[in-house]
Amino acid sequence: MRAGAAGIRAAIIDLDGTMLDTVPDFEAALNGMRAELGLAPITQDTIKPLVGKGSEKLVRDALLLDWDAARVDAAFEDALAAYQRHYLAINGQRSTLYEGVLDGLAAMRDQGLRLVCVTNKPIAFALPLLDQKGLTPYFERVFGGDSFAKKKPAPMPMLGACAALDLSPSQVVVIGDSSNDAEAARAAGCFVLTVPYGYNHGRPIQEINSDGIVSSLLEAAALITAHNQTSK
Ligand SMILES: O=C(O)COP(=O)(O)O
Ligand SMILES: [Mg+2]
Repeated sequence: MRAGAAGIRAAIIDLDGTMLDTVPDFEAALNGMRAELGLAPITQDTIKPLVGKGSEKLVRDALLLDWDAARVDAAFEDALAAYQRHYLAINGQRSTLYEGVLDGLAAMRDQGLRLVCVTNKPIAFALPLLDQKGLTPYFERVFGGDSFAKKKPAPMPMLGACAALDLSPSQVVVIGDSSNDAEAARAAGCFVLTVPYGYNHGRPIQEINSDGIVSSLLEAAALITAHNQTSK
């Protein structure tokens, strides 16, 4: 990261694929929905590259595997409602924290960074999930995919989070697993770090334009400390 005079004061952290491996929850909810529609189950390998652009797109893509667009459109409202019902029933039960998440969040907090979670997950799914995994106390604010008029990769959620913090985007680093996070961060003027273990629509993380790839949130915390020391 280039040294900037102001230093980094806050981190905006993504949820799915960055803090939690939620694909097993998506599998249960999507297959619950598909069973109601008479469709066969799909695997985690099929689901993984579909995650990242919010519930509506995920449900649509999970139906387009079998049906044409007109049939998906006709069934969409009921399918989305079924998916939401299944997801809320199992939310978090099969999801696991990635290594270094709790230590990384603690290290960021201990160096005085303010933390915000910005996810494309609906806020009604994100809040109980963060709670269940012990993550809520780290975050000053949480914004979901339905908290703003546009989702990532639009810059709006990042700009909204920076405004809520009363910080300039140049004082904020976004940490995420996908092009959605990186494009939103770049367009907003934030720094961006990526983790290589998430989903990124099945594409290599190296394809993303970022300020660095970190193996864990703990490594991200160390990099931010180093950045802020050189910008003093
Ligand atoms: O639910 C999604 O589509 C992805 O959510 P994320 O923004 O936390 O990766
Ligand atoms: Mg993600």
